[in-house]
Formats: sequence, C-alpha cells, structure tokens
Amino acid sequence: MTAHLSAKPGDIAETVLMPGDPLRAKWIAETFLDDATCYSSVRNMFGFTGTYKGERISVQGSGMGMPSASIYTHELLAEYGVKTLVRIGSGGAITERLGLMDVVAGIGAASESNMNRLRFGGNIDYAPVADFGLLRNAVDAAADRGVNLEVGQILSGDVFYHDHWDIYEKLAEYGVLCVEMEAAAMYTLAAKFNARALALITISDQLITKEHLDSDQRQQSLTDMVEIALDTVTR
Ligand SMILES: O=P(O)(O)O[C@H]1O[C@H](CO)[C@@H](O)[C@H]1O
Ligand SMILES: O=c1cc[nH]c(=O)[nH]1
Repeated sequence: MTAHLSAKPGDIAETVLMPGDPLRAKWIAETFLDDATCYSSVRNMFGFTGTYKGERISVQGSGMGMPSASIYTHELLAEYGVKTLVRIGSGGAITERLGLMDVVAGIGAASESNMNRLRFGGNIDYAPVADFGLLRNAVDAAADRGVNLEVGQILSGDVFYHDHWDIYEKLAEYGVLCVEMEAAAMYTLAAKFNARALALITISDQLITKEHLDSDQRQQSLTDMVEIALDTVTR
C-alpha cells in the first residue's frame, strides 16, 4: 500500500495504461481486459488489472494535471515495480491539421509547469521525451489498424481554460500539435526510474474551430487510441 493506492505487492502489472479519468480506466477494464479486478479505489482513482491477449495489464487513473499524475506515476514506478506506462488522454488541438477523434503520439512534451524547474534547479530546460521503442510500436500498431497516428510534440499545460491564445499560436508555429496536462511529468518520472513511457492523445477539443466532445464521449469513446495502446504494449 502507498499513500494513494491500496494495491498489495504484485497486484499491479509491469505495464500500465493511464487515463486521467478514473471512469475511463473502469470502462477500459470492463471493455478491453479479460478477468479485470479493481486493486484500488482510494479517492475513487480506480485501478484495475486484467489481461489482454493473455498478457497482464493494469489501467490506472492519474487525475488531471501534473501534480496529481506525478503522485500516481511516482508510486507505480517507485513502489510497485512498473516498467511501462502509456498515457491515454484527451487533448485540445492547436493546429487546423487535426480534427476531433484524431490520435496523436507525443514524441516530446513541452511544458508551462514549474515542476521540472524545481526538479533541475531552474537553469535547465529538460526535454521530456517518449520512449523510442514504444513510439515505434505505436506507429506500427496504428498502421496495422489503418488508423492515422500523428506523431509530434505536445504541450503539457497547467491551465485548461487558458487566457493566452497567443502562446498556443506561437507553440503551433514551432510544431506543437495539441495541449494536454500530464505527459511531461510522466516522461520525466519514467526517465528517473529507468522505465518507458509514451503519451497517446485523442483530440477531444478542436481549439481553433471550437468543436468539442461531450463528457460521455471523453469517458467512453476513445477506442482507436485504447486499441493502439494495447497493441503497443503487447507487440
Ligand atoms: O482525458 P484526460 O486523460 O484526463 O486528459 C485531459 O483531460 C483533462 C482535462 O479535461 C486533463 O487531464 C487533460 O490532460
Ligand atoms: O488539456 C486539455 C485536454 C483536453 N482538451 C483541452 O482543450 N485541453
């Protein structure tokens, strides 16, 4: 047990899919995993372990934002021996190239968060990046399924309702595809604990055209991304 997870040693698989939404974790466990059981419901931040094509996989909610996601990521990596993390999140497109339900793989995660400035003493702009092997698997898995996977840089933001659209415009000019709120912290912690991490993001908000998925769709309709994630970790 840790401060935020009631799982016993061995309850959590070495490979964990992490959505922000704990009810998306429940939906994934019920829809895609065989023999899934809930190992923790502390704070209703559900975690489940089951199997996919015979391989043991867990799915754990991270909560929203890097402080919350860092707590769960740290405990999984430091206390439960997790080796592979795939974030399966929703995100807002800041380029017209992307539409609702498109799937993005974050090769690197820029951030407006102060967390890595605190971690590295303020003078280093650490570059949180995806694990290359997982990224390659995801590209291959998407191709096999005939799903377009956009690979590029993403922004892990602290502010969902941002006042500064000009920052997004500048980031888009520099190749950033979409904004979400956790990947940079997960990539950084995976590096610290010698583990692998990848963030897959489904576009739930087109921030230029102002199209949006509703809350049920964010919880239960991100099938392409989940299937790519499951194929990525079982290849
Ligand atoms: O859908 P999830 O995985 O929660 O991801 C995105 O959605 C939340 C904001 O609505 C933030 O956590 C953001 O990163
Ligand atoms: O961080 C996020 C997540 C989903 N949609 C957004 O616009 N931003």
